[in-house]
Amino acid sequence: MKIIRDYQFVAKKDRGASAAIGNFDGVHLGHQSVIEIARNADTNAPMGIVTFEPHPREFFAPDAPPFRLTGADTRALRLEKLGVEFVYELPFNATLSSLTPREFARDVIADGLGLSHVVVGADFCFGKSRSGTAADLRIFGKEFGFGVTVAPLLQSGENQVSSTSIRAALSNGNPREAARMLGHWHRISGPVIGGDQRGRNLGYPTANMSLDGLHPPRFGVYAVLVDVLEGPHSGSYQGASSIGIRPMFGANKANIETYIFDFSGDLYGTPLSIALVDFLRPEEKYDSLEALVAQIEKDCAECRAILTAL
Ligand SMILES: Cc1cc2nc3c(=O)[nH]c(=O)nc-3n(C[C@H](O)[C@H](O)[C@H](O)COP(=O)(O)O)c2cc1C
Ligand SMILES: Nc1ncnc2c1ncn2[C@@H]1O[C@H](COP(=O)(O)OP(=O)(O)O)[C@@H](O)[C@H]1O
Repeated sequence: MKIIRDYQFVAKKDRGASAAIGNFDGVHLGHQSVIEIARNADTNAPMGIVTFEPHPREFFAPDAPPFRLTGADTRALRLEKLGVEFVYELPFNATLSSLTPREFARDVIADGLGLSHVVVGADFCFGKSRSGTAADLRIFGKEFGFGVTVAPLLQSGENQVSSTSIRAALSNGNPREAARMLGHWHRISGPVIGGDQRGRNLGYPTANMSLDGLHPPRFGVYAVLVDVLEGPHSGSYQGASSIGIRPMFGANKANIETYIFDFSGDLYGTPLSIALVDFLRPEEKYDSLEALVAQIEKDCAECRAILTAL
């Protein structure tokens, strides 16, 4: 898979894809169906996606609370697994955001990327002030010579599959419901960072990771699957994660801390991917460290039972 971060001066061999356009936050089942349609729309063309970085909402409201399900790297990994050949990750900036819908169709889709076909969801809006609709895109496709498919929005039971409903499921401590809409476990990925070096003394060393820029799931303890993505300990493990501010130890910046079962070794700086499977309980402030450790022991037994039953 090739990631291309501009729409100007794109090499001929990297043009001409059949591509789905969108933010693809989470790469959920709706996104996957749109990508599948792009794959089948022009089988002579390589398959691609057009997306934006930062997310347009991050560009317009940089100080709003973080909401993303996936950062750009995790999104790219997911897209690669789906067999996407070209990711056009366009910088979302003042220039791109001020293109009119017609300019976007002409300068980005047709002249810039030379796309043979584009696929968008029925609620797609594009161009300055989100003034272009999927129907407009069809008209521009005829004018500038690219095919357009408008894909219906995928339902999950009563609800439409959307990044918003997945965020709500995670805020409610319901990672299984999120996973049903995602088509995969919700994962938090990133390098292991240093903490207060307290975990090892409690008998439960934890690999700590930042939640910066990401939608925070409900704070509390989760049964998790752990992938160590690089280095001598690469592989898949099970564990228990605590997400939140650690009220036992004062007011801290929220993060995710994971005790990995049947593991010992140095993970500092190593990229991990943590899949949230089940929410066990909220974070608590216990009367003593002994009480916290006793609870962590119970949590781990519960997590092992849940994960063994998967
Ligand atoms: C399974 C599990 C449950 C935890 N539950 C709580 C909790 O209820 N309250 C809390 O303040 N911290 C909780 N923690 C977080 C510990 O406080 C944290 O791992 C410890 O402070 C070590 O921090 P360090 O990695 O910065 O050294 C939990 C950790 C684990 C692994
Ligand atoms: N079973 C384990 N689960 C998680 N981390 C482990 C484990 N065994 C060893 N480690 C290592 O120990 C570190 C965590 O120890 P800890 O005392 O909690 O320090 P910190 O406060 O820096 O997180 C991890 O970052 C990792 O390198």
